[in-house]
Amino acid sequence: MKPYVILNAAMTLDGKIATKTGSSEISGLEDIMRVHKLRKDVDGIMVGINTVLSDNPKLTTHKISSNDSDNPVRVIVDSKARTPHNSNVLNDSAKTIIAISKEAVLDENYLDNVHFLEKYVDVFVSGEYKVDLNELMKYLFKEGIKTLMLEGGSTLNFSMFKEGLIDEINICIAPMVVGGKYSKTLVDGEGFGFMKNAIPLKLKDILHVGEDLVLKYDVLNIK
Ligand SMILES: NC(=O)c1ccc[n+]([C@@H]2O[C@H](COP(=O)([O-])OP(=O)(O)OC[C@H]3O[C@@H](n4cnc5c(N)ncnc54)[C@H](O)[C@@H]3O)[C@@H](O)[C@H]2O)c1
Ligand SMILES: Nc1nc(=O)c(N)c(NC[C@H](O)[C@H](O)[C@H](O)COP(=O)(O)O)[nH]1
Repeated sequence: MKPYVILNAAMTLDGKIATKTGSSEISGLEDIMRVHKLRKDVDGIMVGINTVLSDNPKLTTHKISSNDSDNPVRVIVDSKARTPHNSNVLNDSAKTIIAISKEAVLDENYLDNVHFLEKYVDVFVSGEYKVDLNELMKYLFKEGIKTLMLEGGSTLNFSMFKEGLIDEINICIAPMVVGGKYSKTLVDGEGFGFMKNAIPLKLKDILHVGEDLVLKYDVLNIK
């Protein structure tokens, strides 16, 4: 059993979720409010370590009127236990789970930080060098996370699609074009070689949210 996973992201019309410098203010105010309401509705919220390093997000419902009990459990996919000591995701506004790989506990270069993180958060170990996302989903479900919002970034999004773990997509398209072959897109990673392997989707809703457009899709290849 696994959580129902909703990938939520904001992209420019040309499909970028950040520039090559890591700048990523894309959603309009109304979309940000929608995202924080969604954070309140789900049991968990998950990001990859590069998103933590680049944005230092709080991953709470702080943009809407709410209290700490409304915050979802934060989940960080961080194979080498690189979450910095001063990260906002380590504050006490919500529970945090950091998923690391076996390499992080076997290699003394990473072990100090594992011991540090264990003082503040739950650490879940799986996979040899990379977090095993299937194992992680089973663990999160057992921990009571029945609905999980995936908030990027591009690399984690691809792995989650590849494993067939995403059920639904909510994508905000902002009326802007940024370009750049080194700008992150909604889904990067290795990618598939052939269109016949593309992830099949079904459009289920189109919303005007302020100046942005929000498209909602069901993913048709889930496990
Ligand atoms: N616009 C948006 O909606 C939005 C949302 C989130 C992030 N972003 C942007 O995305 C960028 C970060 O994206 P990214 O692609 O560099 O990194 P990411 O956040 O997807 O993190 C990827 C990292 O997670 C770790 N990882 C561990 N196990 C993994 C596994 N099984 N599969 C995949 N990754 C695994 C690896 O270290 C990997 O490099 C930032 O610039 C951020 O601002 C934008
Ligand atoms: N929906 C959305 N629109 C954006 O324009 C944008 N840049 C993100 N990016 C998601 C990423 O996870 C960010 O790091 C958090 O949105 C920061 O979130 P906080 O408010 O600090 O919790 N998400």
